[in-house]
Amino acid sequence: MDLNKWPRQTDIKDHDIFDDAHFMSEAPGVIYEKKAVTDPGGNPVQGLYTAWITLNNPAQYNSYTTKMVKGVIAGFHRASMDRSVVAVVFTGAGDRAFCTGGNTKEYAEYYSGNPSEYALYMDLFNGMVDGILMCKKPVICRVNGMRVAGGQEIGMACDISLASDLAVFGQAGPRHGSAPVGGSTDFIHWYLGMERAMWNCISCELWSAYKMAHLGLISKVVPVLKKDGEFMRNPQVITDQFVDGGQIVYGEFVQGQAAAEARKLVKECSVDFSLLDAAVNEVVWTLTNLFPHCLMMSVDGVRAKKKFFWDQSKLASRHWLAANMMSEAYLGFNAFNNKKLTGKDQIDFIRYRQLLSEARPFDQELVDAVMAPRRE
Ligand SMILES: CC(C)(COP(=O)(O)OP(=O)(O)OC[C@H]1O[C@@H](n2cnc3c(N)ncnc32)[C@H](O)[C@@H]1OP(=O)(O)O)[C@@H](O)C(=O)NCCC(=O)NCCSC(=O)C1=CCCCC1=O
Repeated sequence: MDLNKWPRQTDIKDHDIFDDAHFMSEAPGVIYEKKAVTDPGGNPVQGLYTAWITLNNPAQYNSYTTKMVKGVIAGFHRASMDRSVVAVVFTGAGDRAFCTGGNTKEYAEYYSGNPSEYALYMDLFNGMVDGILMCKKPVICRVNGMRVAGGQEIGMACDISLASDLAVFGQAGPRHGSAPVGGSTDFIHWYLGMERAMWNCISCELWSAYKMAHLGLISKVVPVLKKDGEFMRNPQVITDQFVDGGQIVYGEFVQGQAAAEARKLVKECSVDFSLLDAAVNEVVWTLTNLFPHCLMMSVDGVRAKKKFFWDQSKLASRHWLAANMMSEAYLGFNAFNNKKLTGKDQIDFIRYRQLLSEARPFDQELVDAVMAPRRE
């Protein structure tokens, strides 16, 4: 094929839409960085990169503010359009959390009681999940800690997850006034099967990284705690036994006195993510040594199953979530956000159900009856 037979433009076009305004090093914000792909010997490969998109809001467990959602959209678009990027690494700052979802302070203080504004926010949120699912590079979720609520949703939108063994996974919405319909209810059954998906979504239990690796939610879990210079598996989780009394105990949390001792031990350790980063590099190196277009066709073929349900439900969910800001989200997020003022981070669920069973309308009297009062 002689491409020079007819006139051709020779400039290289830039397909990125967003400028750097959406990225920043100050928290809360999103950091976008390119890091050289390295071979197994640790040598940088010239001209090939991973794009690191980091949720940087560690004081609030890397919950995403509205501004940060825009940063994630911009980051995934930039990485998608950058020819030199092999894969995206999506992670959080610090060692506590990958992300615990939407920023509950914004939810309580701005969006609750304002459904029209939350509808606009949800358009951005949906754009963030679409941005991950549409990214034309494989997306690795580097789970550096808790992946909870909306954090679990954007994490499951990723293609491969590799986790620190301090990470826990689960939902928070039904406890704090929302429903995990920002992706979780569309994705999670593919990973866990319907029965476990249901319980994980509704119970708000947080499950360990070892349990989730065993159940198939994530590809790999690595130790990050170091004591006296040696890596040690998270002592808060059972990893040295599979069955006890006929029950699978691998990946469950240790209980009672053992849990207290484990917590004490963790405090004596330092955290070192070098094994997690090595695991990320190993996946990136495998991806680098594949045909890029055949790779992306394969990725999109698998993603299509997640997208199928997400695309069916995302618009209806946007409308429901907006309306919900007038009722249960108002209660739940204000309860969580004002926990230091009231001493309680949840509403009185029993009283709320009792009032609903009496067909009481959602008015100030009901709100005051179920929310803990301000402490003197
Ligand atoms: C279970 C928790 C994630 C962790 O609990 P714990 O380990 O006890 O830590 P905390 O003391 O609660 O948290 C430490 C500090 O971080 C702040 N924090 C944590 N999460 C958030 C958040 N999401 N937004 C803002 N700030 C957060 C917390 O207030 C503490 O601050 P402090 O000043 O007191 O030190 C627990 O933290 C928890 O349940 N968090 C809330 C999770 C949540 O409800 N997320 C939002 C869910 S809804 C959502 O994400 C949605 C996404 C799109 C679709 C619709 C939707 O609802």
